[in-house]
Amino acid sequence: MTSTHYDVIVIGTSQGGRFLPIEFARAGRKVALIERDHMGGVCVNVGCTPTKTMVASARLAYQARRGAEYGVHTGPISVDLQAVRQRKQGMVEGARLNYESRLTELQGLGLDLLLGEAHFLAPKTLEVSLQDGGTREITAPLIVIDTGARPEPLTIKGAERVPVLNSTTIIELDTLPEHLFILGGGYIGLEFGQMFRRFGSQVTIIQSRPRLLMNEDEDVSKEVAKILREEGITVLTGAMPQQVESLGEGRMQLTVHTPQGEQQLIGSHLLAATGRVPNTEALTPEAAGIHLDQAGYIQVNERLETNVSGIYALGDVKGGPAFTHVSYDDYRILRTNLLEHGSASTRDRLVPHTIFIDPQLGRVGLTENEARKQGRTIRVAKLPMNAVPRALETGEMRGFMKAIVDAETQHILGCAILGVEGGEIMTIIQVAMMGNLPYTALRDGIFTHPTLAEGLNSLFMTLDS
Ligand SMILES: Cc1cc2nc3c(=O)[nH]c(=O)nc-3n(C[C@H](O)[C@H](O)[C@H](O)COP(=O)(O)OP(=O)(O)OC[C@H]3O[C@@H](n4cnc5c(N)ncnc54)[C@H](O)[C@@H]3O)c2cc1C
Ligand SMILES: NC(=O)c1ccc[n+]([C@@H]2O[C@H](COP(=O)([O-])OP(=O)(O)OC[C@H]3O[C@@H](n4cnc5c(N)ncnc54)[C@H](O)[C@@H]3O)[C@@H](O)[C@H]2O)c1
Repeated sequence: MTSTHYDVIVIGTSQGGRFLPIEFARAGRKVALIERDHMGGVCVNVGCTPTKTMVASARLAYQARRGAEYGVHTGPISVDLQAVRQRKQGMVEGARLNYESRLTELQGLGLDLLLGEAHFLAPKTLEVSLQDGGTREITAPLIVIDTGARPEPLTIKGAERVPVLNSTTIIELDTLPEHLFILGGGYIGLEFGQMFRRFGSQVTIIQSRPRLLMNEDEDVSKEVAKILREEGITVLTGAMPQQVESLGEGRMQLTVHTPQGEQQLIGSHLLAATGRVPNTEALTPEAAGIHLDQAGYIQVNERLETNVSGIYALGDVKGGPAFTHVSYDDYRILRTNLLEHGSASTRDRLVPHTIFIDPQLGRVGLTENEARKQGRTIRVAKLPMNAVPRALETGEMRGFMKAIVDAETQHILGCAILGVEGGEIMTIIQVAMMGNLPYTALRDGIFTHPTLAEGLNSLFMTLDS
């Protein structure tokens, strides 16, 4: 087979795959971009965009049910899941089309879009199995891998004999589950758990580890569990699902080992939310001699270089924190180094995250546990949200703000904001951390009354006593 030669090949059309090819093409390079599924990758099609759109519907259902608390009376609240799904689909298609039209403009200007699956044949050679049949062989001295990850398949006994949902398929449901089992108490389990509870399902979250969100501090996990339980979700922790069995007529029985003994639960739907696995099997990186870790993630250094010269990886496929903003920052690093002759790296970057439960959990920097493990001398500021006037006035008092401060330098080391708009408040603290401000700058800053930000005065004033 004859090969077509390019200057650059990018595999996957997510954050890196979305912007890098465009910039290379604009810089006059001949670029091939390969995608085997929907344009835009996970975030736009089956991740952030659809889930946050659906979380908004769920929040509205929750708020509507609380109307009487505010003196506003509505009729009975019901959720039309088909309409929720249509709204979600509109959002996804809008985002996807926007990107596709930008790419179309560049085709013919040095960018070839190949719809199909890429497999390495040799270090600088790929074969693409095209969606409309046939294969193409292509080569380039520079190859960027942005192939992401996918839901980890469920392996418990009986899983192959019942319908198992994952984060991609659950967003296509047209009818509401009567009783949804969720295996996994991480990001996906919690966001979907609260969402479906608010839509009207009975929900049971089964988390194998001793608490939800194991990477967060104990007080944060505990408060999150309390909030979910208040909404009527059953949260089982330290609970290992053993086997699932169909009972017919859309019902299934799940056997779970819990600290209190074995439990048999009856439900209608099962969502596996136990983590994700990298998309490296079909890619056959071993044919290029690219090193993977034991879990199959591509190993890179802080400049996102693999062990094979000229081959880079970014986003989820390289392991580490799996967020869109990380993938986007990876793209910035590659753009700087490959197009602007800079020397950007992942070293010391501050990576925040927000879990879009309600109230949100916004987190950045060190947790209290991490700071203590590092042997730092710290002070911990903590304030319940019901001490923030804005939260009281809007009737959204659940959760707390917590910040970890270096006792010697007064610099903020990290924070967890579990409260209304927790992601936005966390970002204010993140900016203070980026500017190396001491905590006193937020304690004494003039913030508009009554905003949530004003709560930061009170949060850091707790360190005065
Ligand atoms: C339900 C859900 C909700 C999420 N919510 C958030 C959120 O709120 N905030 C946040 O920051 N992150 C969120 N994430 C995580 C975020 O979506 C990912 O971190 C992000 O999409 C990773 O981007 P990426 O660059 O690794 O590539 P991906 O988005 O994973 O895209 C990889 C692309 O490569 C293609 N591909 C794979 N293999 C091949 C091959 N061999 N040949 C050709 N093409 C290939 C795939 O089809 C895919 O389009 C969420 C994820 C999920 C699942
Ligand atoms: N808001 C966001 O930024 C957001 C939202 C959704 C997903 N994501 C990304 O997607 C990734 C994957 O999310 P996830 O929730 O699938 O993974 P996760 O790693 O966050 O959580 C998985 C959970 O499942 C538990 N678990 C593992 N095996 C189990 C089993 N057999 N039974 C019961 N529990 C089990 C683990 O202890 C863990 O708590 C996240 O790490 C995150 O990076 C981000």
